[in-house]
Amino acid sequence: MTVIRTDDYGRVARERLPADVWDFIEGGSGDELTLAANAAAFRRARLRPRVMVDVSTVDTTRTLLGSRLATPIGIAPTAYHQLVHPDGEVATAAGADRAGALFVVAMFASRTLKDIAAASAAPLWLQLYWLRRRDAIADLAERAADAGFAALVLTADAPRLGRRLRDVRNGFAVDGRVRAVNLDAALMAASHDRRAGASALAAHAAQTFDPSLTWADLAWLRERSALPVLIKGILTGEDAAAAVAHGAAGIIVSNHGGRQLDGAIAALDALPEVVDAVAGACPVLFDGAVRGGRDALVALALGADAVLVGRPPLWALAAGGADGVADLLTGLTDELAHDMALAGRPTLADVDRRLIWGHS
Ligand SMILES: Cc1cc2nc3c(=O)[nH]c(=O)nc-3n(C[C@H](O)[C@H](O)[C@H](O)COP(=O)(O)O)c2cc1C
Ligand SMILES: CCCCC(=O)C(=O)O
Repeated sequence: MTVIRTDDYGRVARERLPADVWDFIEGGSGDELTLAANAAAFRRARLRPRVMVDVSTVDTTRTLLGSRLATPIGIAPTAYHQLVHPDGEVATAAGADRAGALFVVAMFASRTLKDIAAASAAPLWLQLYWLRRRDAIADLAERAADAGFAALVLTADAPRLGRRLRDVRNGFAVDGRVRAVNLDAALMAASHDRRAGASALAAHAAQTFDPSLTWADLAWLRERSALPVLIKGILTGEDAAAAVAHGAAGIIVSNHGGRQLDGAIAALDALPEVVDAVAGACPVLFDGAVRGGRDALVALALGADAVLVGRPPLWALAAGGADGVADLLTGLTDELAHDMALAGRPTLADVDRRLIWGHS
């Protein structure tokens, strides 16, 4: 198949991956209402292009928390990249590096932070779940700083794992050869424990995630790490304001790709109220169903400083390793630049709400 757009990587990946791994990646929770809503929200958006604007050069560069990026499109944290490619996150990092893109590495990465960092000169951030084992969080935050990671991302929408029925039906467990190598094996054992009619990941999360996480705990993390801490999984203006009040360095508007609370609003529908509540106090990033340059343009116009893609890099990694990831990100960035030109917005500073019909 000729790969000319993001979805093509998905078709190739689906052919290559075991069915239960594909379902783990693609699936949402419950009836997958939120998963569908994320995509539907982008299909509804309509643009107000301007004409007679000099678009002979289009600039997609973006500075985020002091790091200069070639593109405002980065990689969202997703666990266990070795499930789809033997080089795992090292290949993902090499691909992001070639595209000059941000890569948010998951706490449950299957390659060491050091090896990942060695593969990329582009900014890397580390995502954290709030574990009952606080020592493991603090230790990981320290190793991230030592490895040159530029920020931490605390995922706030997972006091327990969403009920992902595909994983339950498949009795999904992480292949024992693929390990979350940045955490001790004992802490991760349940993720590999395959049982019919149950998700090993849900069982693992029930054991190890600390559901008592509140804003007071953000102070604990901030005291232990000099790295800026962003909060991922915010969908309301109230929580965005609280995040700013508690010293978050940034916010990621996200419903976890429809994998946590099913029935939660589409991430795109939450974006304007979060942007209004933050009022420029910190960067606002966005993820959920960005599949093309037009989607990125819409989220940027509604106030996101950058967008992240979750499933597409896994597809691209499965389809083509580091080259696949690099091609995906440069392809998305080319599409964004193309649409910026046709919309009469040659720089990201020109991309604002007036671009979106009904929001101007
Ligand atoms: C297979 C998979 C694994 C994920 N693992 C994590 C994770 O470990 N930590 C996290 O914060 N989010 C995780 N997410 C959520 C993503 O960071 C992101 O919010 C979501 O995938 C964005 O939506 P998209 O896939 O539609 O682009 C995961 C998503 C998928 C699909
Ligand atoms: C135990 C969580 C694994 C990552 C994942 O699937 C997600 O966050 O969506």
